[in-house]
Amino acid sequence: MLNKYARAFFTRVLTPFAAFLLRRGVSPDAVTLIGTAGVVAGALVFFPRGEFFWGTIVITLFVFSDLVDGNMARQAGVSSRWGAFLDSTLDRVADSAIFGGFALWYAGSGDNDLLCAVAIFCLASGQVVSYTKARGESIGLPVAVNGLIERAERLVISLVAAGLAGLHGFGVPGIDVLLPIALWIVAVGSLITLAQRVVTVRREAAEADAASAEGGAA
Ligand SMILES: CCCCCCCC/C=C\CCCCCCCC(=O)OC[C@H](COP(=O)(O)O[C@@H]1[C@H](O)[C@H](OP(=O)(O)O)[C@@H](O)[C@H](O)[C@H]1O)OC(=O)CCCCCCC/C=C\CCCCCCCC
Ligand SMILES: Nc1ccn([C@@H]2O[C@H](COP(=O)(O)O)[C@@H](O)[C@H]2O)c(=O)n1
Ligand SMILES: [Mg+2]
Ligand SMILES: [Mg+2]
Repeated sequence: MLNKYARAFFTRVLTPFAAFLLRRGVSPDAVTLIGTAGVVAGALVFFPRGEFFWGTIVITLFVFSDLVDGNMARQAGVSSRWGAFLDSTLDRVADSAIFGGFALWYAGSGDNDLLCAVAIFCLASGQVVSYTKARGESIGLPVAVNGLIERAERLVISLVAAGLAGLHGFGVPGIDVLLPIALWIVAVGSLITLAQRVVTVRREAAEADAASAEGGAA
């Protein structure tokens, strides 16, 4: 949903910044790499210590690089298969660090085995959701479904909740409950999304195989 409705808005807002970086000689690949490094550092330095406010601030500063890199590549006319591969691969790295950071907190000082397991489930299910699309497309299927929650939703739900939960450390009472709620929402939403994508790939694969069989028989 965000990918459909919010992307156009952010493209308009970020285009001048992307143009500025291009004029300064920065490449899209550099933005992809630095953005991922910033997200990973923000997640793994702050989240395992329960510093959710500052972790979210750092991650938010870098996560929008994922919208800037493609914007730069398109403006410069240098969109490439390598760039697409790098972008998607490093998205998986960034997501692992974010949900891994939550899991490390709950495994350590956060001391909650169930929420640690939920965070690990969010990490794994998000990766599998992305894989279904990548694998389906690699075997020639359209995979014409995005599903209930895509990556942008997974990130917005968990980061907004983490940022607000971090205000607990500044004395706002009760607000830390938002992070567990968000993790449960992302976990259940990812499971539903996974089911939607698997069902679609199964249908598309059956249709494609039937069409090939018909073509072979003729
Ligand atoms: C006092 C309060 C303190 C609280 C501080 C909170 C600060 C703000 C908190 C959070 C902001 C989070 C912003 C997160 C933005 C994420 C943007 C992003 O990375 O989008 C990624 C995506 C890029 O597309 P790609 O083509 O590169 O990605 C592909 C896709 O993801 C596929 O995914 P999947 O298959 O897994 O579903 C992959 O398969 C594929 O490989 C991959 O390449 O961009 C978009 O999707 C475009 C939409 C972006 C929408 C951004 C919306 C941001 C909205 C609000 C942010 C501000 C909220 C502030 C709230 C403050 C609350 C107090
Ligand atoms: N280093 C990069 C990053 C991205 N691309 C191209 O942009 C597409 C992704 O666009 P986003 O708006 O989602 O970032 C990607 O598929 C590539 O075509 C690139 O070339 N180099
Ligand atoms: Mg990108
Ligand atoms: Mg990306």
